[in-house]
This record gives sequence, structure tokens and C-alpha cells, in this order.
Amino acid sequence: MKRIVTIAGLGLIGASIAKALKPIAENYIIGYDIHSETLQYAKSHGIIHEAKADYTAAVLQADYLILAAPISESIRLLAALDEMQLSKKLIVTDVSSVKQSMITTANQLQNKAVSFVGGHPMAGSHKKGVQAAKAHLFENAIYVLTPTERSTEHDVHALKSLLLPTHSKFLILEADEHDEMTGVISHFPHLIASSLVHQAKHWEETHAYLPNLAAGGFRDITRIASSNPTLWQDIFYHNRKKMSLLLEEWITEMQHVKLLVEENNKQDMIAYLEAAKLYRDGLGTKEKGAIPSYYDLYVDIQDQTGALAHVTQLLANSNISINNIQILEIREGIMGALRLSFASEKLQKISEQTLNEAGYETMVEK
Ligand SMILES: NC(=O)C1=CN([C@@H]2O[C@H](COP(=O)(O)OP(=O)(O)OC[C@H]3O[C@@H](n4cnc5c(N)ncnc54)[C@H](O)[C@@H]3O)[C@@H](O)[C@H]2O)C=CC1
Ligand SMILES: O=C(O)C(=O)Cc1ccc(O)cc1
Repeated sequence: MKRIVTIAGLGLIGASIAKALKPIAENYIIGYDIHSETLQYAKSHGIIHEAKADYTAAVLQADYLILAAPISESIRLLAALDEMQLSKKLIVTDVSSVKQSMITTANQLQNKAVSFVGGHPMAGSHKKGVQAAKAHLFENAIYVLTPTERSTEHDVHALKSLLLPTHSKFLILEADEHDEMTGVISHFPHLIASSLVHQAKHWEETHAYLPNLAAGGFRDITRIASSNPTLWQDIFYHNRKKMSLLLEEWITEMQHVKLLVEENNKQDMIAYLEAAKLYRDGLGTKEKGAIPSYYDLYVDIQDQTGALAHVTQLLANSNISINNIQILEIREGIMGALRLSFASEKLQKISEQTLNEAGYETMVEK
């Protein structure tokens, strides 16, 4: 029997789920999006079986509905189910980064045919839109499910079975617990990353050369500030209570840090940095985070013509593809470092061996 799955919102997340679910013979994927070009793209690239430009028509046939629009839009799409005459049971889930406002809307629904289980696949990208979608986006990532008053254990089980091809790891959480944790480890760091970029921009007025000094550290810590601003505004809005509490806590923490700097007590400062290092080092580095981290290899090279080409050629000869290359430090006459990023630990290891054999010094961050 066919399992009819409607996905409303075919952007990065919706289309990635569609790509993961479509190869399963039992699934029939209907796509709905407010942008006709997105629908056309999804249909013509085989991401969905069928495109529907009308939301009600897309929902009426479905056994499952995945709401993958921006959070505020997904809330509207969920509430609109009360206006529909559904002839069969509909298991509804969403992918929103904040859960409480979705769950509150779900618990107010009157339509008895609707069962709702909140969802949040905790993987993403700084890109947006259907063209950035990838079938393997959620592989090994945490996929949070939040059961509600409007769902049974059987519904949760059915939804997990549907989402199995995403190859993610399911985790059941309460909405409030989810919003607090993601507030701390995902949403709040975004705000801080953006504010650090603002600080640098401000100082560029005084030091025009400043952007050229933006080295690895600044780039690493602000990488997430390059994400989709509309998406993040929506996240901050829906998690505003937690964000406000975290900001207060942060301001207090910064006052403490200010004292540490001003008082210049060597021991206290080292203890503060040590405690942070200890905790940070203990976080699994190779566990897949929300934004996939690549397997990096640092290579020391002499600053001489052709050094970069030589390294890449050596790896190309071994059929190793490099996902990203960053030149960390190149100054005349001294050693420079390349950061090469690979898609897997295996490629990282082979590259290390290949380059070591050719006489290059390498380093893998532990
Ligand atoms: N981008 C990320 O890294 C992650 C995002 N999420 C969540 O996924 C959801 C979608 O985000 P993305 O896919 O990144 O955004 P996106 O901007 O790539 O895609 C959103 C899609 O929804 C469509 N859309 C907008 N309003 C609509 C409506 N009323 N009806 C139907 N379609 C509509 C847009 O045309 C677009 O195709 C958000 O709720 C976000 O919180 C969850 C995990 C990661
Ligand atoms: O790592 C991050 O914070 C990301 O930017 C990717 C992301 C964005 C939104 C989510 O709800 C989950 C993951």
C-alpha cells in the first residue's frame, strides 16, 4: 500500500526530507510550496512525485503531512487544518527549530482526524532553498520528536518508521526542554556570532586593514553568522523568552570576564580558560553537529611558488577529493599552513599518510 506524504515548504529542509524519503517504493511524495518556481524545480529534478499549488488539495490526499516552511508559516499551515474536511487520519509533523509555539497551536486544534508530533531534524546549512537540499543532510544527526496531547505512541512509532531513511538518531524531548537546550547550543551562539561580526565591522572604521587580519579563530567563531537572516529572525522571535534569559545570563558572565581582564589575576584567568577548555575538549568532536564539521588536516608548506598546487596534485593523484581549502597564514619567507577539509575520517587519514610520505608536516586537531 502506498504511503502518501505531503511536504509543505520545499526549501533546504523540506526538499532534503523529500530526497531522503522518495527512493522508498512505498512512499508517494506530494510537494507544496507558495513559490511556483520552487515547485517546478522540485518536480523537474525528481525531488517529489507530484507538485500541488493548492495547500488543501495537497493535504486531502495525504496520510502524513510534514510542515517545513518558516516557523510562523508552519504555524499558520497547522492551524489551517481545522478548516479542512479530512476523510482519513492525518499524521502531522513539522521541522521547526523552536517547538513550543507549534505544540501550543497543535494542542488547540479541533480537527479529530489530525494527530501531531513535533519534529526537529538538528542538521542544516547556511544555505537556503530547494537547490541546496541534500538527501544525506540528516545522516547521523539528532532528530528530536516531541509527542503531544494529540498523538499516540503508535503515531510516534509510525512517524519514526517514515523518517528512517533520513538515517538520523531520534530523541524524544518535551518542547520546553528542547527550546531551552537549542536556545543554549544553537540559537544563542548565533546571536553572539552576529554581534562579534558587528563589533569587527565597527572597528574597521578605525582600522581599514582589519578584515585582512581576520584569521582562523574569528572565521570559525563567526561562521554561523553567514546563515539565512529571515530564518534566524523567526527562530529568535519564537524562542524569545529563552533568548532573553540567556542574554541576561551572558551579560552577567561578561561583567565577570571584564573583572577578570581588568584585575589581571593570572591564576584566576588561567582557571577560567582551563575550565572552558576542559569542557570544550570533552565535547565529542567527531559527533555530527548541526552544521556538519569536516575532517580537517593542517599542512605546513613553505611559502614558495607552486606549493599549494603541489599538495593538491599529490592528493588528486591518489583520487582524493578535497571539500575545502583555506590558507591560514602565508607570509613571505616563513612557513604557512593550509587547512584541507575532507568528507570523511578515512580520506583525512589517507591524505595525512600521502602528504607525510612526500615530506610534508601535518597536524590533525584532536
Ligand atoms: N536551515 C536550517 O539549517 C534548519 C532549518 N530548520 C527549520 O526548517 C524550516 C525551514 O527552513 P529552511 O528549509 O532552512 O528554509 P528555506 O528558506 O530553505 O525554505 C522554506 C521554504 O518554505 C516555503 N514557504 C514559505 N512560506 C510558505 C507557506 N506559507 N506555505 C508553503 N511553503 C512556504 C518557501 O518558499 C521555501 O521554499 C524552518 O522552520 C526552520 O526553523 C530546521 C533545521 C535546520
Ligand atoms: O548549527 C547551527 O546552529 C546551524 O546553523 C544549523 C541549524 C540551524 C537551525 C536548526 O534548527 C538546526 C541546525
